[in-house]
Amino acid sequence: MTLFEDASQALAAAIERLNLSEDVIERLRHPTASVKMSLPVRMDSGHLKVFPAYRVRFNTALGPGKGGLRFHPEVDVDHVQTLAFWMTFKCALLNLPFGGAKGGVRVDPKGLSKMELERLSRAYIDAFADFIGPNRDVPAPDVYTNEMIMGWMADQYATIMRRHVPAVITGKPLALGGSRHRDKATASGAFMVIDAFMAEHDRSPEQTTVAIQGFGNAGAELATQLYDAGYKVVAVSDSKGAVCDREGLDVPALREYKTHDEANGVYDAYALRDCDDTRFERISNEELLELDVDFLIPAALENQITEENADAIRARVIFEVANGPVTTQAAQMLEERDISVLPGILVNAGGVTVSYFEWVQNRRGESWTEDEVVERLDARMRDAFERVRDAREEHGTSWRVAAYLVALKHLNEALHAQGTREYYQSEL
Ligand SMILES: NC(=O)C1=CN([C@@H]2O[C@H](COP(=O)(O)OP(=O)(O)OC[C@H]3O[C@@H](n4cnc5c(N)ncnc54)[C@H](OP(=O)(O)O)[C@@H]3O)[C@@H](O)[C@H]2O)C=CC1
Ligand SMILES: O=C(O)CCC(=O)C(=O)O
Repeated sequence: MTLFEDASQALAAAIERLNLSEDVIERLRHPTASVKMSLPVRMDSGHLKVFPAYRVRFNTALGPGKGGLRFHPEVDVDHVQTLAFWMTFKCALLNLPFGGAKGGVRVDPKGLSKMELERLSRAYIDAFADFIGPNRDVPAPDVYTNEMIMGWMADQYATIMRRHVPAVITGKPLALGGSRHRDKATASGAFMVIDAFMAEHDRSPEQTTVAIQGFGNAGAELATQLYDAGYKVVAVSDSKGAVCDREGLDVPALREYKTHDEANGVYDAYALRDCDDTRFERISNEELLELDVDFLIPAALENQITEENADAIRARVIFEVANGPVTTQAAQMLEERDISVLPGILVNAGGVTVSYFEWVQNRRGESWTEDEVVERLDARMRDAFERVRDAREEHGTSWRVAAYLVALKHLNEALHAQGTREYYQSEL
């Protein structure tokens, strides 16, 4: 089964409970637009290399496409389309005036020098300049892209358009019109959901053990916020392996160790398992997922918990910070064992929500304080959590199906209001 087929199954469970028209159901089976380009990039050696690159808009009934851009060796059209599908429902759930989109380049960015990375980033914008735009499709960071890359891309777009267009990309450096707190937003949003969940359960952070897969923008910042709030973070991992201490890891020390050294390249050069500053056990990424913990937080890539390992999961609750780390079938198996899975379209929505704030600030020529951003984010995340919680109680479904129900109801209204759209409308 492809990633997209798996993701569509979660939507199907929500569709069954709503009286949607056949037209709407058919439209939600297909992306609005899907473009593949080849990016020729001059390597430092003088050789030319061509990288496949994608941008998919899944649905734009609620507004311009919105979603991150990933540099990863496993990027393909199925991945990007599925990520755009999730963005569609995430933006609908958070009531953002955006549709869902995603982009990616099939490349191992860790093998590139900083200059090669910059040329690749600018080449992406050269290729997709006609496809994106503040009212059309607005990229942002995702796995192995960051604020520096967004800055190069915003600059390349301005160069092509011969004017400043900051709202074309979010997650930019503050100096180029970025928003305060965008760098922490995915983690903060997840923390707010966890906090809202905790408020409804009789449990204190000090009694709660947590394992986190992925120690990048989302995972490392969330580990820090949980550690600061008193949670016992017992295991964290990166792409090379995991470290574990049942008494609780020294998260600030690990973060300090992991933080990249520009001299070593653009990406974090160090593997957590090589850190010898702290006392911990070295375990595999698979072992981390199967630890006996209260909260398991996959914050790396999709397809990590599948029907293969779902039976071995011992966590009490899973918060999906990554997009699609738990397959639909695995989520059903876990729910049958009373393991709740709070879905990524809710838990990781803090990133795109602050991206929306950045887009609004750019369009209004404003710059909000960090407190203002955090306060607005908190209000939206808690409101989304409560709407999903209420839908779950009303319909007696899982958290995942409840989140799709809420998002789908909103999207359905927009699709209906658009009327019949049988004509071909160029997305380019
Ligand atoms: N950034 C954002 O704003 C948002 C991100 N997300 C989602 O969160 C997830 C993480 O994104 P983000 O933190 O931005 O990405 P980053 O590139 O900042 O970090 C990715 C992290 O995952 C680790 N990793 C990579 N492969 C594996 C693996 N096979 N097993 C364990 N760890 C692995 C990396 O390890 P290493 O350091 O060794 O490379 C790194 O620590 C993705 O699913 C993304 O789509 C969702 C919403 C918003
Ligand atoms: O900030 C954004 O626009 C999108 C972030 C993203 O890619 C995601 O939520 O998966």
